[in-house]
Amino acid sequence: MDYKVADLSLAEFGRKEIRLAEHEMPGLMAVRREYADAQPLRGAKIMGSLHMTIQTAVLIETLVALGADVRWVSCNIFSTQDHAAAAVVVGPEGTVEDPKGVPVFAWKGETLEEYWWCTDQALSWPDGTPPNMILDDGGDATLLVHKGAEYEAAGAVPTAGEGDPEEWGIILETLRRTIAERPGRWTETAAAIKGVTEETTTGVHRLYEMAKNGTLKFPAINVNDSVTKSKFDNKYGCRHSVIDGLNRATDVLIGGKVAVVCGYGDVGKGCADALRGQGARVIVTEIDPICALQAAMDGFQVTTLEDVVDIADIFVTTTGNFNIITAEHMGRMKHQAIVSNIGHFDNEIDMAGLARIPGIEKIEIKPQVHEWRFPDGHSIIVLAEGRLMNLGCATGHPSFVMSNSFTNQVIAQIELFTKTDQYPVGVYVLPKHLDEKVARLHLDALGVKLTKLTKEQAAYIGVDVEGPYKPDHYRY
Ligand SMILES: O=C(Nc1ccc2nc(N3CCOCC3)sc2c1)c1ccc(CN2C(=O)C=NC2=O)cc1
Repeated sequence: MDYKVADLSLAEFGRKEIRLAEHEMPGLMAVRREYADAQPLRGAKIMGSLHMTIQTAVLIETLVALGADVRWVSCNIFSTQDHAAAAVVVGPEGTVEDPKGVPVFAWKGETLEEYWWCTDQALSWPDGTPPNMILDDGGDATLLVHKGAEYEAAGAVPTAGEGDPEEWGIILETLRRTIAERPGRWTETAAAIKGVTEETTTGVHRLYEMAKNGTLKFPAINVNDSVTKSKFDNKYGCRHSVIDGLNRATDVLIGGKVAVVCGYGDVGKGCADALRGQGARVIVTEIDPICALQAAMDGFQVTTLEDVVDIADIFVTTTGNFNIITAEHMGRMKHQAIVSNIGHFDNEIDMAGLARIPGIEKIEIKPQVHEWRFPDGHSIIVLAEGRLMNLGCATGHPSFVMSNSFTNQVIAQIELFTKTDQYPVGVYVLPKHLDEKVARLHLDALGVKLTKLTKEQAAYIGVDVEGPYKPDHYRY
């Protein structure tokens, strides 16, 4: 079995954490039981490109339990948990000396060249055959296949890319090398793939763009927009992990402090709820009158950042936009105010503007926690250098949240692999009854007892007794 991970000896530690995570991922464990006999993924050759974490290990081993043959990479050069990667390679039945798990090509701190080498490795089986399914997060695996097939059809790989020059230079070099090694390989791969299931907004956006410009070569299920994925990630995941990140980074007492949450979408709602739960006085900023009204109805003061920047102790940006907290804002903050972002990637806080302030001093307290001292002597504490603080200062979302996301992924893989003829090339969301199924699979673990509709009540609201219970446009 081919693989490349940081250190196989970490497998025992990884296996212990996988065992604990399984208990907190009831949806995945339920689908293993439900489909154990049917083996719906027998014959599926799934290439996965998704953060190689302990929770993803449970996803991978669920796909295997349903009959799939799997190869895996991480979709971020920093996000691999090396003990998770090691445990997946060794597998539940294997040993470090005789691994019997799944080929993984991932380690924390990959270079970009290594990242794209890993993606290429996982997109080809040892016998040279391609995958017939992709499970993607961010769209890099889907991109490599599409661009490879495009350049083979054009008979040439262009010299210039379509995005960041450094990364595109590496992608183009990867394609030049692989096309030279095996001409026609990417055309064959694109033709072999029945479909892709996509985890996140970024990847989904790329898919809709390809569908719109007619370049999409196989059907895709947009997992991101399942209610039981995005609502969980955004509201319940951040409600948990914003506190996790703040506590691991600063140990600040949140109770009694003034916390500003910029944005009151699902992420902001989760963060405001969590911070209020810790006893903070939470102030919300918003641009959208509906979200602002919701915040006010939920009992939060809603005002502008400028009005409160000099009285708040904790700042959390959740907007998905950029330059929300500027260098000027930070210059006006209280001594040792804590500044963090849990919304967009890394530009909600103007870190470049902060670094340009004459006489500013950056002091590392510990990894991902920096004190920035202004010339007048006062300081602020910035978490994760303005990047997502729940990932930089904690471990992202907890297992139960990921169980919802990943159960959607497994069900979407089964849908596309077993009902391919029902999915002509295009981008789909899971039908609502399957979104509801994901929720159902998590209820027992929380001791939930559902009320059943009578036939008359179902008829009264025009639904089936077994659902789906809401129209597609319903906003939960
Ligand atoms: O992105 C993730 N993780 C991550 C971890 C560290 C890290 N360090 C970085 N740098 C930047 C440059 O300077 C050095 C440090 S970027 C970075 C990213 C990530 C996302 C979703 C899930 C999904 N997930 C699970 O699988 C389990 N819980 C989750 O939330 C995982 C990781």
